[in-house]
Amino acid sequence: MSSDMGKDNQDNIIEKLDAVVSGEDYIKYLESKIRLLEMEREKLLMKVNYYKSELEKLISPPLIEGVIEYVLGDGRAVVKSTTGPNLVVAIADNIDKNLIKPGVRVALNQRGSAIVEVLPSYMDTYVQLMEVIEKPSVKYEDIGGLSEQIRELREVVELPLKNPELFEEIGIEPPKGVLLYGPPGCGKTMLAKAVAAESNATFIAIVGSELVQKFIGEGARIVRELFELARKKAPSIVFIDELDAIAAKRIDIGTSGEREVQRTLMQLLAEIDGFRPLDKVKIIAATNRIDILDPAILRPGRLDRIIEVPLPDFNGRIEIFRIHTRRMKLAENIDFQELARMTNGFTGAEIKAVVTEAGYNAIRDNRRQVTMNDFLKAIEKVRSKKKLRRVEEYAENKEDKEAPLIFQ
Ligand SMILES: Nc1ncnc2c1ncn2[C@@H]1O[C@H](COP(=O)(O)OP(=O)(O)OP(=O)(O)O)[C@@H](O)[C@H]1O
Repeated sequence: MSSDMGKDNQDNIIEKLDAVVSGEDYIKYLESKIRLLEMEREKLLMKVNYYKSELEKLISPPLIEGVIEYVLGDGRAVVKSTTGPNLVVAIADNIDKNLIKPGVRVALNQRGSAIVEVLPSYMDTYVQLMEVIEKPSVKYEDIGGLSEQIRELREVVELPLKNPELFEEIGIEPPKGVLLYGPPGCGKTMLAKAVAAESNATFIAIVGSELVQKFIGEGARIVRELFELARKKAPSIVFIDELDAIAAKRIDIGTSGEREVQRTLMQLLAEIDGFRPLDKVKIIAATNRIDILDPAILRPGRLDRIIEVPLPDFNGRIEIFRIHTRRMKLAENIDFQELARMTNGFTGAEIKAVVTEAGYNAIRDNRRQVTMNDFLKAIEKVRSKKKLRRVEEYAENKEDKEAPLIFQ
């Protein structure tokens, strides 16, 4: 109602203006008015087209998804449709023929007689789920207190990736995969990244819990795509964090969610079984819960090398303090042994948090050097924040015999 009144007013003003202006000015004025109206018309036409296409989308029946098996020479292709049979189909004119290749995902019209759209590959859809690093920047010397674990990983992952001929000559098969286990924040991911970096391998990571929670019903397919990507990017290391989310033993597989997780695990086992020990793809899996893993995943020929990544011991904590303070301006009175004694039961991630917090303490006091007192305050703060019950339970079982427990 009010907008109509506004329009009436506008028309009145225009009429009055029409009466006032005359001659050449009047012609110019009319021309600009025509241009304005033409622009308005264009806008309305665009709106009509938009609503038409939206309407078409709403009333058109769904398309059929398929994957091109092979391309025929006569402008047609054989497509495996998701509804069942292989179909010989035409390719619509508006499709870029360069995109039509075996393995490409396409949409067929409702009759299943022609390719009408090229769809993005699953890889594109799943990229958000995978972390792919061509060359990770972590080095072995960035990892504190895990020299034995590094030695073992170099032997079973790095060496076969770099010198497979050595293994062929001697006639032994390296493991296809390794399982790292231990409490969170103690360097499992760092180890996997460092091995990838030092082996010149692509690092491809996926988190088990995300795999089953974010892409319900697609787990098995993603696992297949993951290994396809790993083969394409070889040499590569597939890192599966929180393996227990997909590979926990199940007493009964009642619900559909559990069946789905089971299917994902089956696919993972099939992928591991599918490549050879000297193929340039290695798996490193990590878990905090080795106790609940399905033994099937640990069978010979699968993840049969098991490496513990425990809480850092006294010397390990000293090393981790030294690594994370490498680029820090420290006061002379810093006693690393004392810091290590005071952080019994801390994870590597918590020691890193202590170092960062100590740095903040110096900044807050407007100092350029970090003092022992900054570290002591930081230890207290991080200790009071220790919320991870899992870690504390683990620490109780793994008593550190080298250093006295000061804070209990
Ligand atoms: N041994 C270590 N040496 C140096 N830094 C460490 C060490 N362990 C942990 N850190 C620090 O803690 C961070 C987290 O460690 P990381 O992600 O490797 O732990 P994780 O064992 O994989 O944990 P999660 O099980 O939670 O994935 C690292 O980025 C690093 O800064």
